[in-house]
Amino acid sequence: MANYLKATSENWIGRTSGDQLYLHEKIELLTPEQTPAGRHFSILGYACDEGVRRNQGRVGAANGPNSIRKMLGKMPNHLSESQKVYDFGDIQCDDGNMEACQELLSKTIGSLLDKGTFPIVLGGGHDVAYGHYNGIKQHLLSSNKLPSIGIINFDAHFDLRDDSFGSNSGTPFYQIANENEPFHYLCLGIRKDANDKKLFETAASLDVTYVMQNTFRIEFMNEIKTWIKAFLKKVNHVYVTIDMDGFSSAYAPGSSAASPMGFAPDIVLECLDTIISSEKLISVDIAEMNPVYDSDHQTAKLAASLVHHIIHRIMP
Ligand SMILES: N=CN[C@@H](CCC(=O)O)C(=O)O
Ligand SMILES: [Mn+2]
Ligand SMILES: [Mn+2]
Repeated sequence: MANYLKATSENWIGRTSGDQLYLHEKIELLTPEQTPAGRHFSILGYACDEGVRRNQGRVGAANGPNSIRKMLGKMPNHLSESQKVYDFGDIQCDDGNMEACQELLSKTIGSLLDKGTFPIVLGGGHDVAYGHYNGIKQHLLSSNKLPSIGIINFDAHFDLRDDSFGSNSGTPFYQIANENEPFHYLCLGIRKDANDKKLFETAASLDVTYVMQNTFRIEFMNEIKTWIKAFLKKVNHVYVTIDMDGFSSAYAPGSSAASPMGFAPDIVLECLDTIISSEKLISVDIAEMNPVYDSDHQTAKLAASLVHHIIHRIMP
């Protein structure tokens, strides 16, 4: 069974200004039942690394959400008083039942979106994507909106592994592709040395668009923006998922799979700005944040900076 853990103020500490100069002073802790209607930011943790364990990876990402919260809270707040940010606590997997955790995530995301809020999910293994996508889909179906959802994944990996023998952190997009037609999937930062031939064949058969890591660089920004804009045109809504192992280990050592040849943060920020400008972005998550391998909180700070960037871009 998946557990729900309430948000706690222990994760939100830092300098005190008394004037909401810092995000820990801005954040309000709520349970999903208390979600107020409106375009607020909803932080929700997916404290699960069962998918990573099943995928023979390095466990530890279950503590990813709290490590990001702790760095985010110390960052400055530039939002106005009426722009709210809530922490809705964690969905936790403590008995190996990852599927129950994904199901509860879907349900919670569906209800956060029904209220009009903008979810920011902190993971957790990349199996977060299956639950997250289904929550977005549930919301769009229940509000009779056309569920044409594009997925943009910043990642070294396709995560298109066949789930015939069970699901894990490497199977979420294969599962989504099997259940959704058409399947719109754009991967940014794919590494040839981290995806086998079968994964490239699966990507080709599913008509996946991807940019390889060696070209996912700031010097090719114009071309990359063209690809992103073409992808955005095909869909009504976009779900963005950022796998911390897509970044080079030089920037993000604290992930479930080390990635020395990964991409740099500057290109990701540029892409996020292009996506946000389209006004199609519906929800975001950060996956594979693993504090066990972090150094001086670099990865948690990078993840927190991404969240900081997103919230201040959406509501400048
Ligand atoms: N979510 C991660 N999935 C990767 C893990 C790679 C690794 O463990 O090295 C994958 O299955 O390809
Ligand atoms: Mn991934
Ligand atoms: Mn990855």
